[in-house]
Amino acid sequence: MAAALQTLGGGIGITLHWIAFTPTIEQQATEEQKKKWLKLAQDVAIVGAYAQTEMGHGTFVRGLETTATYDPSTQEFVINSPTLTSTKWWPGGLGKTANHATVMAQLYTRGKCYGPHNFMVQIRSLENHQPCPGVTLGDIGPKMESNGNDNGFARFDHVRIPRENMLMKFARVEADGTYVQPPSSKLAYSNMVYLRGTFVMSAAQALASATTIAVRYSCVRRQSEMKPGEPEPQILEYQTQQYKLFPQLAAAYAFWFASWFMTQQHGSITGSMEKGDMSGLAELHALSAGLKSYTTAVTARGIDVCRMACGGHGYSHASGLPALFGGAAALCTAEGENTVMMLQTARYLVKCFAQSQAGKRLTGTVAYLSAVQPSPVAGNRNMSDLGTLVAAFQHRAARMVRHAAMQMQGEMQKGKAREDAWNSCSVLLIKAAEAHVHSFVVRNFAETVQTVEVDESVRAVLTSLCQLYSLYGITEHAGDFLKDGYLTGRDIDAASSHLSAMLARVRPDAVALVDAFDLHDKILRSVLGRYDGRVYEHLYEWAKKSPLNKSEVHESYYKYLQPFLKSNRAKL
Ligand SMILES: CCCCCCCCC/C=C/C(=O)SCCNC(=O)CCNC(=O)[C@H](O)C(C)(C)COP(=O)(O)OP(=O)(O)OC[C@H]1O[C@@H](n2cnc3c(N)ncnc32)[C@H](O)[C@@H]1OP(=O)(O)O
Ligand SMILES: Cc1cc2nc3c(=O)[nH]c(=O)nc-3n(C[C@H](O)[C@H](O)[C@H](O)COP(=O)(O)OP(=O)(O)OC[C@H]3O[C@@H](n4cnc5c(N)ncnc54)[C@H](O)[C@@H]3O)c2cc1C
Repeated sequence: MAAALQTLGGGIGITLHWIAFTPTIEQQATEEQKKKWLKLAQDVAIVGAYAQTEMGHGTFVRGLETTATYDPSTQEFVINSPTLTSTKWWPGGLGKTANHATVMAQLYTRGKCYGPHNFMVQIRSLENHQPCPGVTLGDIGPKMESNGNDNGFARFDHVRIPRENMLMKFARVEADGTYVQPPSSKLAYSNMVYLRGTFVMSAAQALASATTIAVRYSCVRRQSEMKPGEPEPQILEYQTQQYKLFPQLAAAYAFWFASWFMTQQHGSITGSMEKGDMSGLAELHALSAGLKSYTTAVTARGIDVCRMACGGHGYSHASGLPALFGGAAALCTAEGENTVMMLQTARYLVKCFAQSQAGKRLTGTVAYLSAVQPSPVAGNRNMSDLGTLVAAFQHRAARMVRHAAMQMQGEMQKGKAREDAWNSCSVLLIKAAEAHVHSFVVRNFAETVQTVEVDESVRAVLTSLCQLYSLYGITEHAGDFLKDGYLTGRDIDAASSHLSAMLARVRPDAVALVDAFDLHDKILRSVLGRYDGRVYEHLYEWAKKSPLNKSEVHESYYKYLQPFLKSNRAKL
């Protein structure tokens, strides 16, 4: 997936075949259907796209307009794009690469709509790759990044597919058109939950790549005078450079560990769901939505901090950082736009808060909501103790969830409908959900560094990194911690001075910490981040390959500059 965040070459891309199309078959097809399509997909004997988003709808899946109408006389579904805005728009590989697609469409049978379901549709001939009859395909045009990948559009003009092409693991339509309900209507969304979970690792890898590039370059680059007359120092010796890069490095580790938890959670909850126990689905959805939203947003911002920390060369494509940023920016929108996803987490938190108010003991990632004391307990805290830091983040999140939920209850008591009260508190709700996810990442980081099986010297370094990540979060969001007096000004000052100490403590291990990501130069694709550190020679070689250097005097001189200069000189 890290490679996917770099631009793919050649105008085709089968990233989505692997991360969306094939998993959809795995998760939504019956055993019978898997026998038909899964091996073909795994062997890339067919290439698929995940065609859900339309020109007019991406977030609101229930608003999708593509229809799949069951015709019992032929036992077929008729797939149709009734409007311009129902055109499938954005799916990776859909325009030029894929010959199959799982198409999310509103299912109609016996005149009734049963909502969005997935259907397998062949879109191109396996002989000559021409679009199938009734299917119109194309690429949606240049994007911010990853223009090597075709993101496409598709329109369906009453395309007929066999009944068996409805992915029927959860819901079914019988030959006579009878609709059989799934255990939960949200199981049709399960592949989105899976994919959001994988985005946490994609974010970790992207931030790991960016910090590898920026830390290594910051050891090669020497600039300015720290002391008059002394040699120019490595820019990583400046505290400001450490303050820019080390919190991003710590976040990369934090997100890497969070993705381990996400993968483990996804496996165990979907395992239970296979046995019919749906109880974990809501928590899995809330966690994957919140973690995806939080980690991709922090990663995109963090990559740009790394880019700026590399000066002009960071802005060059030679650094690899603009491409990484473009890829990470895509993760903030794709697979559920970040705002909408964080609101889904907020919805779950408000529900859990109400349950805890009614006396229910909460478990899982929200257990702290019922355990945390509402009243602040001010006092001299040991701000370098991980337990203290975790408790501070949980207190902050619990307070903000309570505040947002009570605000919403207040609005409803004033007579507002629930939906209006929700909307008028949604900024508070988003901030509370972000605080919740942040507290989960800190707790999980702390638990991982205390339990992971490593040499004690490595544990010491990881512990410093966890302290750095937590102290940075507290100083960056100091107001949230000061608001109810849970932390005092003195605590925040202590956090700041501990943070400075952590920057100095992490410095000697910084290169080892990025080397530990073990990202090959071929994955980094960065002149600045080269393992051998030979930046300047390779920067010059890279520049010489620029297309503009194919000729000494560019053709534009003769076309535009020469006549322009001539006419200006003639006026002198
Ligand atoms: C450079 C390289 C480039 C790198 C690029 C990398 C590749 C990019 C690949 C990208 C692929 C894509 O984008 S594929 C397309 C991705 N699209 C999306 O993700 C669409 C996002 N939208 C949605 O998922 C939905 O519309 C959502 C926002 C959740 C709203 O759904 P609904 O309206 O049906 O549900 P709501 O009314 O909000 O909530 C009703 C209840 O359902 C629950 N619920 C909602 N979704 C649920 C779910 N998935 N699983 C369980 N439960 C769920 C809620 O918690 C509520 O529970 P209660 O509170 O108990 O009632
Ligand atoms: C690189 C890339 C790859 C993609 N690949 C695929 C793919 O393979 N398959 C596929 O099906 N799709 C794909 N998509 C599409 C992607 O899933 C959608 O772009 C995404 O779901 C957002 O939907 P939208 O674009 O319609 O934006 P909208 O949903 O229109 O959102 C626009 C703005 O409105 C806000 N908004 C919307 N609803 C709410 C709400 N309820 N509350 C508050 N604010 C709201 C959003 O926060 C956002 O800021 C891809 C997109 C990108 C960028």
